[in-house]
Amino acid sequence: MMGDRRNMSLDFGRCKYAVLYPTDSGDMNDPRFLVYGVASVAGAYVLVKALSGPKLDFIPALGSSSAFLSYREVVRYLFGAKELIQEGYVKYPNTFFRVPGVDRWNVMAPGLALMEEIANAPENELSFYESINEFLQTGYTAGWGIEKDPYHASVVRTSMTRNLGTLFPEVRDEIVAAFDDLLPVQGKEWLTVPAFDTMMQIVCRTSNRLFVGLPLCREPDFIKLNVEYAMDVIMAGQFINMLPAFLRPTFGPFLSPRKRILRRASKHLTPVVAERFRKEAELGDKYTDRPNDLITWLMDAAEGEERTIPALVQRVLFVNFAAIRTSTDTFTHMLYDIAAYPDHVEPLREEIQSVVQKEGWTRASLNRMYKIDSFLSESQRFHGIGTLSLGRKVVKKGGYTFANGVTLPYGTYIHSPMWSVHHDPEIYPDPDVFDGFRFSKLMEKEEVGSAKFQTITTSLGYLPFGHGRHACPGRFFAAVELKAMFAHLVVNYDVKFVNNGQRPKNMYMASACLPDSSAKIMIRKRQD
Ligand code: HEM
Repeated sequence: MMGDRRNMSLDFGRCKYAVLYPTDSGDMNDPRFLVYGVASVAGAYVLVKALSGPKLDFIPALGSSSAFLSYREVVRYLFGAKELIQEGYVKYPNTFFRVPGVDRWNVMAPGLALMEEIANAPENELSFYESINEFLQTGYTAGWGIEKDPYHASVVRTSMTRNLGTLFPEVRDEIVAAFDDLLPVQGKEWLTVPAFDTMMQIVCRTSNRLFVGLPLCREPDFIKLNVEYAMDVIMAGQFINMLPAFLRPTFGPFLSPRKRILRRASKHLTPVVAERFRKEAELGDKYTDRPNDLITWLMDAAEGEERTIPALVQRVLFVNFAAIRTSTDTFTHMLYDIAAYPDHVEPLREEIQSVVQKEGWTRASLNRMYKIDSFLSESQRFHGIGTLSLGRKVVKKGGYTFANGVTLPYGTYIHSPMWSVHHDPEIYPDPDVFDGFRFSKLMEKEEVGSAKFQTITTSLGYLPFGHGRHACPGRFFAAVELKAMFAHLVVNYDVKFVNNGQRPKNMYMASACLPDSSAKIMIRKRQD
């Protein structure tokens, strides 16, 4: 459990990204020492890295353009990226600007034209993989095989998405069972539970029903290790990134949770994968009752060294990582939003009940719950799981020249200011008002159920899943899972904040927007 935020615990073991709140004490435990320490290290880093990084003096900088003097903006970026980037978005609506991260300049590309170019640029010119692999230090945190051959992305895009209709009854079954197990509400009693941790368990179980099936998806240690891995990879990546490149091969493996988690995961997964290889060898084409799950889809697509037991175990872990944290953050935001905006509950219940009465719980019926879809889209628009999207690194030798004539040098990191786009009044009227039915109203205007306004449809104005070449391939599954969970929650439970309080504040940490992971929520069986 994450401690009180005022106690300054960074809780790195569980990587909960606690925020720094100075207290009034004057001793060495005073958190201000840590804040100043972080600021000094950050400043030194910017100085060293910016001097050795690509020359970007021609791009306007927020704050000082001097690497050293920009440390104030580094701290602002670390703890208030949203406001900092919004400043740039207003000042430079259609041209590049840069903000200092801890160890590099990040170039922001606002405006539809620039974002469109980024979303569609070839991988060998503006690289998604180089950007994400450096951020996560994938080689150390998930293995070099994943970095070299990210074939799981096409497995998720194709086999997983194709099977969502067939496997929906299983997903739904797991949702019902997980809610029953983790939220043992009785009669009229309110139950108080830690919101984030509980939702993470439910997401992890539901996702793994599709990934590895029963009984493993309910095995407590398997759930626990996947949750831990999902939390630890990003933090380990950040620590490894702080090391100079020459120290990474020595210290990277120690800082990474990979081997420890892989050992634990192997205990559960190795016998399962080994049995499938055995049957495949024994029965060949007659092995027709292969389980329809992620393990099988990966086995079908993997080649060479990737088609071995340890590599497949690692791959299942990595897909879990990609799925769990993103979906849990999103679902926790939705949970807080429904408690914060209870006027949405009745219209949502009416929609769910009318669809389910006619068609039951199927993927097709879920597709007709437009208000549920809209609520998910609005929650992602309003909060999102980050302030930035479309992260890319310029990998074209000689730099990448945009249609506006600006050439960004090799090695430049680019992003689009997602939060600012999602709160731009030119794109979304009254952007600071949460309207869970914003998107379903647009659908009604155009054509009921219009795909244009559904959560799985990415666009330059709607970026939670990215856009273009690398748009999240897991979004079709994520949307099914999150909508099915949310519909189940709304139709069966009442929720409210403890002491009828306010929505817990989001935590902005560098480019991440995290729902408060320490807050509790009260829940009871729906009372009519
Ligand atoms: C609400 C939940 C999710 C969110 C918000 C999300 C968001 C994203 C984003 C922003 C990207 C990068 C897109 C870009 O830069 O253009 C991405 C990529 C990716 N996501 Fe998701 N994701 C979610 C759920 C999932 C799930 C459930 C899976 C797997 C089952 C998944 C698998 C992936 C993979 C494999 C990539 C890399 C794509 C590639 O290699 O081209 N994601 N996701």
